[in-house]
Amino acid sequence: MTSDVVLGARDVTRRFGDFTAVDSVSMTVGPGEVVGLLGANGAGKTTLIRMLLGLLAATEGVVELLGGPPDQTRRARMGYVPQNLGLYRDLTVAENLSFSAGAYGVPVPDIPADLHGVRTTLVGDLALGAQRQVAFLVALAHAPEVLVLDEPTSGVDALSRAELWDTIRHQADNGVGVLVTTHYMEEAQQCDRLLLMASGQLVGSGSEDDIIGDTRAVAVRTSDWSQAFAALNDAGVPVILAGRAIRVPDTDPADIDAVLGAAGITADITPVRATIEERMLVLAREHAAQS
Ligand SMILES: Nc1ncnc2c1ncn2[C@@H]1O[C@H](COP(=O)(O)OP(=O)(O)OP(=O)(O)O)[C@@H](O)[C@H]1O
Repeated sequence: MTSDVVLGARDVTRRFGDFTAVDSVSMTVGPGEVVGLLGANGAGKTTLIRMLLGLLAATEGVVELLGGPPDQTRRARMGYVPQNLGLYRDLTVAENLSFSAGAYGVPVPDIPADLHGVRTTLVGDLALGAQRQVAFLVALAHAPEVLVLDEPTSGVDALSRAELWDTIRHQADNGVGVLVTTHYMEEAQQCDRLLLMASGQLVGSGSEDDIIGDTRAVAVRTSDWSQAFAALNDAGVPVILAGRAIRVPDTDPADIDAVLGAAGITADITPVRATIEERMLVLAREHAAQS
């Protein structure tokens, strides 16, 4: 891997017994780049991240952090916000910050104005959004060159999410390479590049358009939306209800027309481009059919 890579995997596999959680994945993150790692629950994202950070050994393949194996010295140059945040819940906000700064031998970061009021509150007593803010402060205190964020905004309100994304973008603008997993598709759109995992494999990469490829969906518009949903569901069609909008990924519009016609439902049936979520559903379905 070249010096343009701050984080990378080459043909990396991880097995747990007979189960392959990550299957021959190759990927890179460059300096100043925000790479989004997407995939359904259990796709292998966290397992890949743990190998990239040297927290879990790869069964096969090579991982590289900042130009070499992810040893302790290199790990000290990166920031990591794990899914469970990795904070000491029985220490206060101020204690968490000074403990972590002490461990890295850097000055304790300033507490932002909106956290001042809780600086002596135990982290375990904070709202999740504030806990995530503290986890970001801890991860950034030693000016890391690589930032790895595992669902950093999960359970956080829209405003706090936007603020955390401001922080991510600011870091990337300063040359930090960022790998971020997310379940929010509007966040995926803020990444410079996306990687899509399904069943341990890397099944797509590039822009949102590259990921979706030529996957299509059918949009169904009808005033009888609840009956239409029930009829399609009863017919075993993998239908999605988003608000009152009905969509069916990767299907033949004629089949939908036939099901709704037989149920006596009048509907406007339009072929449309699939979304990333729909592409992920299609992949999950294909995998379930294979196994
Ligand atoms: N230590 C382990 N022992 C056995 N199986 C494991 C272990 N860690 C992970 N797995 C399995 O590997 C698969 C991938 O898990 P992983 O946590 O990497 O997925 P993920 O994409 O991060 O999912 P999520 O979005 O839910 O966090 C899952 O089926 C999980 O049960």
